[in-house]
Amino acid sequence: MSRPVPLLTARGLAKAHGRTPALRGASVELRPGEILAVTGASGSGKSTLLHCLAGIVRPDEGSVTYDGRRLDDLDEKRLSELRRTEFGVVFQFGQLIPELTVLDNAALPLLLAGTDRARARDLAGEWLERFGVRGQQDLRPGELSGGQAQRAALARALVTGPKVVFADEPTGALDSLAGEQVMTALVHAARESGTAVLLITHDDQVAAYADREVQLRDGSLAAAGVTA
Ligand SMILES: Nc1ncnc2c1ncn2[C@@H]1O[C@H](COP(=O)(O)OP(=O)(O)OP(=O)(O)O)[C@@H](O)[C@H]1O
Repeated sequence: MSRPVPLLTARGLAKAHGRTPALRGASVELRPGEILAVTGASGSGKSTLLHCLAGIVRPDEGSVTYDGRRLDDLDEKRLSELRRTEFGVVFQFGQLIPELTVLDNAALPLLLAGTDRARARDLAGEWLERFGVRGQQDLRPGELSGGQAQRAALARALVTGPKVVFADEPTGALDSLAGEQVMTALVHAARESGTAVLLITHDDQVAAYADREVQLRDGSLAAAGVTA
C-alpha cells in the first residue's frame, strides 16, 4: 500500500527567539487523520515547532506546506482564514474567555466565521455533549474544573470541523485521571471526524495515545518509533 500524502509537511525549520535558537533544521510530516506526538525535554523547541506548523509564527528558515499550500506564500489575511477554517488549537490552560459562558466559548470560532448565532450555538452544544460538558454550558469557565475546561476547549477547537488540531500540552495542568479523560475524548473525537492531531507533550503516558511519536532534540526531530 502506498503511503498517504502528508497533510502538513515541515522542512528544515529554523527559528530563534532573539539569540536563543529554538529550532535548527526540524522536519516533520503529519498525515491525514494521524495522531502524532512530539516529545522532547523542556526547552527543546516543542511549542515553537507547533507555532510554526500552525502558522502562528513564521520560521526564520525552512518551509511549512499544508495541503499543497506553502504557508509562507500566504499573506496574513489568508493565513488567518486558513487557521480559522482548517486548524484548531488547544493550549495547556484552555484559554477560554472568562466573561463568556462555556457554550458561547465553544460557539465562538463559528461566530467569527460568520455562522448565524442559533446554528453556532446548536453545533457548539453538540460538541460540548460529545465531550461530556454540556451540563456546564451555561457556566463561566472559572466555575469549571481543569478537566472540564480542557474538554470545553477541545469542543471549541473541533467545532469548525478542522483538518488538524494542534494541542500543546493539553493535559499539562491536569491530574492523571482528568488527563486520561481529556486524551480519551480527544482521540475518540479525532478518529470519528478524521481530524489529524499534532500533540505536544513531555509525558510518555500521553504520547502513548498517539499513532507515532517524534522527539525533538537540539531543535531537530528524530523518530521515536510507533507507540500504538
Ligand atoms: N518568546 C520567547 N523569547 C525568548 N526565548 C524564547 C521564547 N519562546 C521560547 N524561547 C526559548 O526557545 C527555546 C525553545 O522553547 P519552546 O517553548 O519552544 O520549548 P518547549 O520544548 O516547548 O519547552 P517546554 O516544554 O518547557 O514548554 C527555549 O530555550 C526557550 O527558552
